[in-house]
Amino acid sequence: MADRAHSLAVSDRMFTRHGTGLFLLGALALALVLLGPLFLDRFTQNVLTRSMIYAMMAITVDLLWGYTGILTFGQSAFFGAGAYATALILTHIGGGMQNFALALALSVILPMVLAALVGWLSFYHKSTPLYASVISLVVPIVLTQAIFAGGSFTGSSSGLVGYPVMKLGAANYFRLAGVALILFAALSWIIVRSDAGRVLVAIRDNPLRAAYLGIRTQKVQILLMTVLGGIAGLCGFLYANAGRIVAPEIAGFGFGTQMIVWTALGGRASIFGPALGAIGIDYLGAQLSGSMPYVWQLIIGVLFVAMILFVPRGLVGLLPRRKHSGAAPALVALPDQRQESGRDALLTVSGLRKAYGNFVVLDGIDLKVRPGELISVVGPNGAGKTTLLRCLSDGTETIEGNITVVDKDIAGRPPEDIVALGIGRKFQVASVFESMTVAECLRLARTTHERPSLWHRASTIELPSAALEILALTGLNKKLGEPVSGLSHGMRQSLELAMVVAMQPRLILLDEPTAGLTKAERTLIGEVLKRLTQNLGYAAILIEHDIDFVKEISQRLVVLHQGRLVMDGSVEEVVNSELVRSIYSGMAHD
Ligand SMILES: Nc1ncnc2c1ncn2[C@@H]1O[C@H](COP(=O)(O)OP(=O)(O)OP(=O)(O)O)[C@@H](O)[C@H]1O
Repeated sequence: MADRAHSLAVSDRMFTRHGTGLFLLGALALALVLLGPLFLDRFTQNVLTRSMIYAMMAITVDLLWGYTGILTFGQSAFFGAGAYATALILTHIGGGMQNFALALALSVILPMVLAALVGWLSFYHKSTPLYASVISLVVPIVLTQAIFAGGSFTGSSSGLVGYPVMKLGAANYFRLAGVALILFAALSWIIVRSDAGRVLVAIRDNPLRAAYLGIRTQKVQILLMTVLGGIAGLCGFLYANAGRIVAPEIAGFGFGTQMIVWTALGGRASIFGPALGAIGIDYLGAQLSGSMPYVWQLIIGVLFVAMILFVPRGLVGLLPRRKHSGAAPALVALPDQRQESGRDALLTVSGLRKAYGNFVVLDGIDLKVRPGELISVVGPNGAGKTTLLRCLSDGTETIEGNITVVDKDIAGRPPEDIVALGIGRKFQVASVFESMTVAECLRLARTTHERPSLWHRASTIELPSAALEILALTGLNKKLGEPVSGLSHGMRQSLELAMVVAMQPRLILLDEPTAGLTKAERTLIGEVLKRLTQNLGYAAILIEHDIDFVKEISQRLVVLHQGRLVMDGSVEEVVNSELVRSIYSGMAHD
């Protein structure tokens, strides 16, 4: 309790420090947008109003692409849907408060529904990022064609113009767009720095690891897309009112691509970069495109290529790089919790068969794992060990036979659902989050236990003692604030192991967890695993090639050979078995 109170106090202080900077910046920007109309001519006000609306659109693209890794050309579709919903209502039903309110509501709801649909189509299980990007190209094309086909109803290629709009005047539209931009930028800035913002970056960095931490990546992506679709629609409402004209191009993928260019030039994953990129390019474009329409596009194109080649982080990349900020969070030990024991099997595998085309990798595997057991799977290279772990942790793998976890058939369940059943998996090649610090990775491993805040970053991380021991014995506890990209191979292995243990799964699947560690570190980690299983009732399946290590810590050994489970017995039985000797000596003769 005291720890939590302390953590909130520290976190509040950090939040206040960041908040003060943000507040000052916001106040300055607010003063500029409120006073701007006093010294800007009408043309400049109109252009900057549009630029600031575009800046909000660029931030939506940055949140999707820069932070979450969803390269989308389709934000224009949601913007166009919002703008056209507004223009159609005001053209065909007329102005007045009620109709403005109706237009406002529909300009948000319709794009949100469309975005939810696009998100659902784009992020089904095992869809690729390329597929999502292609969908994002198709949607604006379809929408633009629908507008063209709409005849006088949609204004076809001429668009809609001359409809009644909210009578605010150029100066107040400028102020409204400016205030909306400041609010949206500030909100986005707070969210991307929060723990929830780290979840977005986790999905960008390593969606597979995120899913295997139990994070429902597709749901997060669809939700984000839906919310940002609504915001794009709102921008469309503002645009249709301030500009008094809508044309099919605003819904097209050309405009969607322009937003990508603004974001890349300004600087991905920085919020302010894309906003300034949009304002700068749109404003300069308005000034210059009249006198040199084609050359201007050429300049932007060359600038884009040059930036991608020489300053991939965009304009913000020219600023001095900020070091990973602030004090690393404190680690707090959770009280040891015994997993419920009992005689029933946690995991039951019966008749498992897995084939890739005609190549049978696993055949006729039967296996039971009970609470408190540490089972090691041994066998020559290519015997099917990793494939077995993959089948146990991803129910969408095409297999024959049955796998049940605590009596629940895992067939059809994606990894995040299987995590919820209590299975944690450590991969053969350490799978962590490259752009994050050690502490951030650990925090993400606790996502399913502690809902990440949208507003702040917690200043403590609660971890089970076994995870703390792993961190301490490999020295990772002294590197909490350091980026993962600078860690050695062995350190990454230990970090991933600590992350999996931090999830407190009932059954831990470990694929060569100590590869890259020293003999002494291996022994110590072996002790931790032994304590976890024998004292605390966790179960573990371990793949290891170091037979001495395996002998020390395992209760049972399972031998896989050419996809078949050829032996399942005590360490003594297996190690002294003729069959096992012949398998390994046979391999030696290969
Ligand atoms: N996606 C795939 N498509 C086709 N074949 C595959 C695929 N994944 C694995 N295999 C094959 O299945 C066999 C078993 O692979 P697996 O990685 O499970 O073996 P392993 O026992 O873990 O080996 P190692 O000890 O070298 O890690 C290998 O012959 C491998 O080439």
